[in-house]
Amino acid sequence: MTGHLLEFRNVVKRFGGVTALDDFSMTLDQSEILGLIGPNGSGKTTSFNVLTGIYGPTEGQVFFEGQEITGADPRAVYEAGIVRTFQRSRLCLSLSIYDNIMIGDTSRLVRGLWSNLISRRRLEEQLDMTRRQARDLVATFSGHLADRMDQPVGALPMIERRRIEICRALISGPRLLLLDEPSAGMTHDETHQLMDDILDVRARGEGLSIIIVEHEMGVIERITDRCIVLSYGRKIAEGTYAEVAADSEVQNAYLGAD
Ligand SMILES: Nc1ncnc2c1ncn2[C@@H]1O[C@H](COP(=O)(O)OP(=O)(O)OP(=O)(O)O)[C@@H](O)[C@H]1O
Repeated sequence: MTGHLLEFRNVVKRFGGVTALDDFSMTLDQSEILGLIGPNGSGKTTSFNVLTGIYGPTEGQVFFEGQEITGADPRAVYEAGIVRTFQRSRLCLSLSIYDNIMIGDTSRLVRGLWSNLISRRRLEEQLDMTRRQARDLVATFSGHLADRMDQPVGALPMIERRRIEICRALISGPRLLLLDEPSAGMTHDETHQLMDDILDVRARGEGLSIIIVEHEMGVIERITDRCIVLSYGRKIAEGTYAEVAADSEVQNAYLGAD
């Protein structure tokens, strides 16, 4: 048993001869924003992939809300309340804002063909409700976007696309949001707006916890409560951003290299 929202216990992940995560242990509590930082190839994305069931760990255990989820498949992890965004945008550019967000809420909508045919009215009611929820969610980020729910996302600037990706992750009402390099490809001003958005998401999220992987240290410094630094799959430091930034091993492995 674990009293934390999330716990990695001695997790190892090997890909052939490469040890991407090396005896990695960490915890996360409700409402925390945790920064996961480290050089390229240090295991940050692998930790997300192990957590979300893309890969089973080679050794070790993962617990979420006191239940062991080691090796659970991605759908079970999503249904447990863990959602993510990706380093590269996974939006369908030709689809509308609304359709892209709906893809994030399949748990309520995907039922059997027969069930949908027989209770068509119920399906339509669910679609209406989800449409309202999607619009309300988008409106909390941008009223202007909420008025364009039927427009394709391909024409939107990067900051708006990132907002839609975050809305797609949030539409299912998760407990834990994993953000993988959300500032990638954005301008300085857009990055600042995004940080405000993420802090707003936590403020509104009724206990929502966030883990953010990010190379932009201004983002990490501003929005995280705590940071973990990885190097070659090993945790080399943990603490507030100020604490880890002052750590000589972190400076040698990562920050000093910039
Ligand atoms: N599917 C895979 N097959 C083989 N090796 C992999 C696989 N996924 C990750 N790795 C290796 O595991 C190590 C950790 O990679 P990972 O992507 O987790 O690092 P990262 O810290 O997220 O890097 P970046 O900051 O560049 O995104 C790297 O050496 C990488 O090449």
